[in-house]
Amino acid sequence: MGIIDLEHVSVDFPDKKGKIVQAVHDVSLTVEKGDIFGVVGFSGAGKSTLVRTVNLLQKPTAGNIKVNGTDFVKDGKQVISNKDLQLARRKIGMIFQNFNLLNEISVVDNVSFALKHSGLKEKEIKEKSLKLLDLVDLRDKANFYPVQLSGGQQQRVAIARALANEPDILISDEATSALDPQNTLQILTLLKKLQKDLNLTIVLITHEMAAIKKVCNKVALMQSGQIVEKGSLRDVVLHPKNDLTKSFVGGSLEVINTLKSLNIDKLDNDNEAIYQLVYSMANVTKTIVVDLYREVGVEASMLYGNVELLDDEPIGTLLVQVKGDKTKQQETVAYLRKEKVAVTRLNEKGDLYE
Ligand SMILES: Nc1ncnc2c1ncn2[C@@H]1O[C@H](COP(=O)(O)OP(=O)(O)OP(=O)(O)O)[C@@H](O)[C@H]1O
Repeated sequence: MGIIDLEHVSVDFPDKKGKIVQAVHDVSLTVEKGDIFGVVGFSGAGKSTLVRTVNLLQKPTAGNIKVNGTDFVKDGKQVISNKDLQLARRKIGMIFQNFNLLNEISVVDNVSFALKHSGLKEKEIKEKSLKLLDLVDLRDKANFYPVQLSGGQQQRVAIARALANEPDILISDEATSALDPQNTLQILTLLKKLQKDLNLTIVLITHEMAAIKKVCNKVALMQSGQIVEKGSLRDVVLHPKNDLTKSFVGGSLEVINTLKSLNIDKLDNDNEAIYQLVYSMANVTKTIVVDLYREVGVEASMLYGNVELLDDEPIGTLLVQVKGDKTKQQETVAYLRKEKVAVTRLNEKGDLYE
């Protein structure tokens, strides 16, 4: 049993013409205590709708929802009382893309706001709020107003507020999408640290695989209301099964951008091919290009290379252009797969080769 168990959850919305939109369709998902669980997918995939069912901000049409051992929904019906739900929700913090801070009150008062119903005295609330600001390294900005802070700092205030009631679960809905790369990295690093220090479970929704790779240990990929692939980050990156996942992993965006900027002429597909290779540095020899020449007899030119840490494991991504006829291409792919390299053939624009 996980800290969050979703079984066969669906959410239907009527559209303007009275037709049904299946925003979430038959999703089953278990999040274990201590996970930083990433939910990734393009806009409209159903990520927000799915995650909002965890605290019943969104009521499901069907399925079972259990959080922290308490049944919230069974067979599509709410089975927790509204009063108990209100208490349970305090143990599920949320942060959003647009921070949702109150601009007319100070930073510390924004945090205190979340403690209104905590039963603490005013002085205790103030003390606790300042401690929470310490946690996100913003105590010196306690008396500032939100507009006086950068986007990253405002998100840190929102995190302090989300943690005020000592939640077990923190849901982050595109919390870094409005931030620049430096602030994004700072927020992701902070989330990872808070997970460890406070033994939190985090569910992180994003359309950016790069964010997932930075902090998550597990990931689910959503498309059209369904989960098309899920597993440990390592497995999903090194052994992607679904076509959409294949294009999401690896250096993905950087790989595609590299190919676009190289402006490669249309490939002669019978005699050359481009491959994205993703592999664990621990398992794979660092001389792949030389090995391909020696073992398969093909020339591979390197178009892009990168190494990144996934859950503390170094993972390499290479983009190579290989010359050789159909048979040689098959031998190339077979050789690389034997060597535990995840191979994805791309076209000259960086899309999956059909
Ligand atoms: N309240 C609603 N009423 C009708 N349709 C909705 C409602 N909320 C969401 N939808 C539809 O459900 C689908 C999934 O939306 P959702 O916001 O969950 O996707 P998402 O993956 O989170 O995308 P984004 O990152 O753009 O928010 C979309 O087609 C959306 O238009």
